[in-house]
Amino acid sequence: MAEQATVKTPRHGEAITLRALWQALPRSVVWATLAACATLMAGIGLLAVSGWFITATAVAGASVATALAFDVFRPSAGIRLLALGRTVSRYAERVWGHDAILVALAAMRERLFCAWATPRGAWALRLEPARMLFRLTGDLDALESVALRFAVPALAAIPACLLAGALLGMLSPAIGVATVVLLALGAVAITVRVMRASTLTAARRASRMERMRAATIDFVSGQTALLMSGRLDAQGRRVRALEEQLAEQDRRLNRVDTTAAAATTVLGGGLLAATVAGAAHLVAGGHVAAPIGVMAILAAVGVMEPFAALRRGALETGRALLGARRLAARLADSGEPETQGRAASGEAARAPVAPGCVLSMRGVDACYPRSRAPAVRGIALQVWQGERVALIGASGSGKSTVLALAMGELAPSAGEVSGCRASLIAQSVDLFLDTVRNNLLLADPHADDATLWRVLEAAGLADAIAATGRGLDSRLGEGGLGLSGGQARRLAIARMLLQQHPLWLLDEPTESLDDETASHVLRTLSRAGGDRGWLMATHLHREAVLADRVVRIANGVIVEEGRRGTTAYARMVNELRGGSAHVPSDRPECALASENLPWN
Ligand SMILES: Nc1ncnc2c1ncn2[C@@H]1O[C@H](COP(=O)(O)OP(=O)(O)OP(=O)(O)O)[C@@H](O)[C@H]1O
Repeated sequence: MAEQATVKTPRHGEAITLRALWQALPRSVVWATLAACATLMAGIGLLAVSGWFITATAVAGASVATALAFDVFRPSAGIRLLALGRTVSRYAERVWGHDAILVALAAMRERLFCAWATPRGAWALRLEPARMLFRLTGDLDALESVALRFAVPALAAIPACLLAGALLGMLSPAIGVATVVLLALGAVAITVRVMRASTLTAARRASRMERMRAATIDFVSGQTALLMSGRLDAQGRRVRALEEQLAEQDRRLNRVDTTAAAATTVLGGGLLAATVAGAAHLVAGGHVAAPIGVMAILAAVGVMEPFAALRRGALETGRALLGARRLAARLADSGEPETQGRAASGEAARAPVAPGCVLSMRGVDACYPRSRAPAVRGIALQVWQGERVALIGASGSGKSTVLALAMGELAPSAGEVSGCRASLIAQSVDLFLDTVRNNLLLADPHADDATLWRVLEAAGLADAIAATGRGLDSRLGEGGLGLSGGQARRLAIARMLLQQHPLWLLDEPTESLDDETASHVLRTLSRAGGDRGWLMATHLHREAVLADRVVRIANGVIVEEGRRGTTAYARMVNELRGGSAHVPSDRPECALASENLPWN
């Protein structure tokens, strides 16, 4: 069975992701939680002590004797201490909290990237890039809310409620117990309600957002085609419709938040009103002193502080749990650290090959995800050190699939692929929004500038890069914008030259290049190729004549092959575009110099 690109979300996936997040959290999360507790308790204490102090000072000021006896210093020092402590603990909570979550998310990101650096992940990304990238970034970032905006405030709210209960218990123990019970029930009810109401809406919002991104990318990148076919307005309307649906989900989330805010206000107001009434009754009856009554009232005001944070956290938790569920499939996929490292570095474990053999495929079948029919069947192919093999065949016959198998981008559904590490020049060159230097360093992070210039020189790009005036610091636009097709191809060759891999996989390396550029690219490849083995998918005569052996593939099956010097070889090469030239029987370097070739 072929690997499937869509990874099933496991049942109770949230638990898998949250466990992974918990394991990745460093110890500083405990300090962050303690600091959050200290902040809330200092806040309640500050209000309560201030209320008590102001009232007690007023009561003491009623007569000279009590005014003189009243100690103003200790309570005011306590107030300053609480105010200062609250600021310090809030700062510490932020620093420890963010440190903990950044460390944990970095570890989760590493695991996830390793899980994506597999053939299955790569195909999923290729099929639905907008959706998958959104998951990779959005879902992971949403986990921050679970830890910082939900778990930490929820844990910190417990001692804060107990403290408020204790302070209100000074009015009467029954009031203290009732406060704690009321707050606990209120907090649980509001949080559960918000989470339940927001999860579905958050899921819909995320799905609309993904669709809108994909539609916007189509709208922007396909403008010319849409304009030519008169579909530009229709696509614009589609994007607008998705935007309206997104706004509708935002409105629903706002309604959930507003309702929860109202419930929190009613809870806080009810608690305050009951405390004021209770305190007034007890003070009037002479059961408690006025300062204690005011202190309890202000403690009731302070205890509502964590509820606002908890409500916002609960609202985001709906989205975060959805993300956690979706990430679980990838986390379950990420396997052991050793395998992860190998997958990420492209070093898939492969069976050893015979000495001198750089690639071996035996009885290989391969299926693309979401496709039932195999793209190639029973492929048996060896490439030896220094041998150049051209793979020819009609469009869709399976050439790129064989290269993807050789590269390890696609896993065989039957048979065995083994061989050395390979460098690939694909049909579309992957360049990044970065400097030329960083684009090159992807291939060898330790290469110095002199080496980079040497490979640029070998690829015939050094003059063009030097002419920019910024040399290796010249910046490329997104996808290599700013370079012509030929220059981009040469930059990809320079990158390949930095890798010392013994196998080159070349997918139509000069397709869509003009003759002069193609001639230069092929010369470069030929000169730098040395004793590397080549496997080159091609439709072009100018490329195939470089090969020592030509292999023809039709409908996913190898149907013919011929070595240089045989009639089969000459016939196959001459069938190709730009063909009917004399095919020299010597090595390709000589072929390149031949006057018969079209670009000379
Ligand atoms: N991502 C994909 N998902 C499903 N099927 C695919 C995918 N890529 C290729 N195929 C199918 O696999 C078969 C072989 O395609 P492949 O790209 O290997 O052909 P090719 O010989 O390289 O074609 P070309 O010369 O046009 O590049 C085709 O039938 C194609 O439709």
